[in-house]
Order: sequence, then structure tokens, then C-alpha cells
Amino acid sequence: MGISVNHLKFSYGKHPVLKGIEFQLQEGNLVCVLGKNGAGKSTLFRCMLGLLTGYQGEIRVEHENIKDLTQQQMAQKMAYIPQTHRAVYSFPVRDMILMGTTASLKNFENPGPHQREMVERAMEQVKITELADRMVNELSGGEQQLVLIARALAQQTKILVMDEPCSSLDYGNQIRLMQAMKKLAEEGYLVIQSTHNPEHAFLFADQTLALLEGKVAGLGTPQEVLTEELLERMYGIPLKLYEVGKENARVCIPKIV
Ligand SMILES: Nc1ncnc2c1ncn2[C@@H]1O[C@H](COP(=O)(O)OP(=O)(O)OP(=O)(O)O)[C@@H](O)[C@H]1O
Repeated sequence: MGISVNHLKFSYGKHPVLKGIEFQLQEGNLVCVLGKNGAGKSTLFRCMLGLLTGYQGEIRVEHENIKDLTQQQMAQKMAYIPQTHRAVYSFPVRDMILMGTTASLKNFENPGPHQREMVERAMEQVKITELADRMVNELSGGEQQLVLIARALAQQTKILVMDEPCSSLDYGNQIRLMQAMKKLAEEGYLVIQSTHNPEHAFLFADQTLALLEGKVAGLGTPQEVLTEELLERMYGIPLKLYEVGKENARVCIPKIV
């Protein structure tokens, strides 16, 4: 089950980005993917989601090669939560989330009571039921991000892929979102998200996947993978890690020279 990526190579024209990526991820984990700007995180996600097809190697989701799956079959296995951009279209929140259920419908079938129930459940999971009748374009960035997550949950897949979900959120909403993702992982989802914040990985991730120079530089617990040496190599700045409290929390302080 879960997702496995074998010998994955991808280039944009002559510019190689992924140079032999290998990993396996299982359901029930929150996985943070780290790497500097341009490391290839979004490219990796786009390959995994079947949006980029000209790659070498193999990607399997729940044992099936994604090249053998239709778009609808992909949407039944994996949901993508993009970075929040201010919504252009004005839909009520409930209708926007209902759109996530289309993967479970046959051609030309309209959503019925089952789909509407999935929408209510998804809103409860991320605690936005009180927003149901608001217009999406009138919500804050953090609220919109939660609507996108609810839409992905209504898609009823066990794998959620999120591209920098915290990038436009205030500090409180970042932590609430990470806690919500951690809870989903505990409920059995595989949540894969990119982040530029090592501290989030230390606090919340079950596993961390570090991308460096087109390859996986480490996959394991954040404490195993995110050493001072690797963080310095990834981000190109001298820094120091400090353990905080009894949990596995660590903070990263740059050495200012
Ligand atoms: N459509 C494209 N055409 C050509 N090159 C691209 C394209 N998209 C991305 N790239 C290049 O591929 C490399 C990887 O980009 P990608 O967006 O996957 O990185 P990322 O790790 O997600 O970066 P960031 O943290 O800045 O979002 C970069 O050098 C980027 O310039």
C-alpha cells in the first residue's frame, strides 16, 4: 500500500531535476518533504500525481503503476491540495467541497445523499462546519486552505499531497493546520507535504524526506534525517540545532556572522 517511487528521473528539456529518486511511504504517516528552492519538490509531486508524464522510472500507488491508471482512478487514490491562492470564483464553501466528490461519481451522475454526507463529514474533520454557507472568496487565506483540505478529504482518498500548505498562513493557523494533518495521519491517511520549515518537521512529522541535488539525501524520522550538517548543505547557511522540551522538538538558529 502507500506509494513507492523507483529510479525516478525527470528533466525539463536539458535541465535534469530529479536524478534517481527512490522511496516508499506507507499510510498512517505525516511526511514532510524538505529541500531548498528549486530542489524539485513540486516536480516530484507533479510526477506522483500523474501531471508530468515524461519521466523515467516507476511510480506505484497502492501497488499500481500510475501510468496504468485513468485520471479518475488517480483521483480515487490521491488528492492534491495546492498552495492557497486567493479564490477567484465565488462558490459557497459547501458547493466547493462537493466538487471533491466527483471522482466517486460515474459519468454524468449527479452528487446524491452519500456525496452530501461526505461533504458534511469532511467539514467536521477540519472543523469548518460553521463556514459552510460562506462564499469561498470572502474567506481568509487560512480558512480557504482548510476548505481545500476538506475538498480533498471529500475526495475519499487515503493519500493527500500538499504543496507548502503553510506558506500563506499566520503562525496560529500553521500550527492548527499541522495538528490537523497529524491527526489525519493518525487516522490512517498518508499525508505528504512540502515545507520550508524544519521546525514543523521536528514537531509534527513521522518521517522526513530530504531532497538534495536531485536525489533523496535522507528518509527517516526528522531527528535522524535533519542533522545540522544536512540542513547547512541544503540551505547553504551555517546554523545550530537546539533541543527544546521533552518532546522531539528542535529549533534551528542561524549562525549570524
Ligand atoms: N515548467 C518548467 N519548465 C522548466 N523548468 C522548470 C519548470 N518548473 C520548474 N522548473 C525548474 O525545475 C527546478 C525544480 O523546480 P520545482 O518547482 O520542482 O522546485 P521546488 O523544490 O518545488 O522549489 P520551491 O521550493 O521554490 O517551490 C527549478 O530549477 C525550476 O526552475
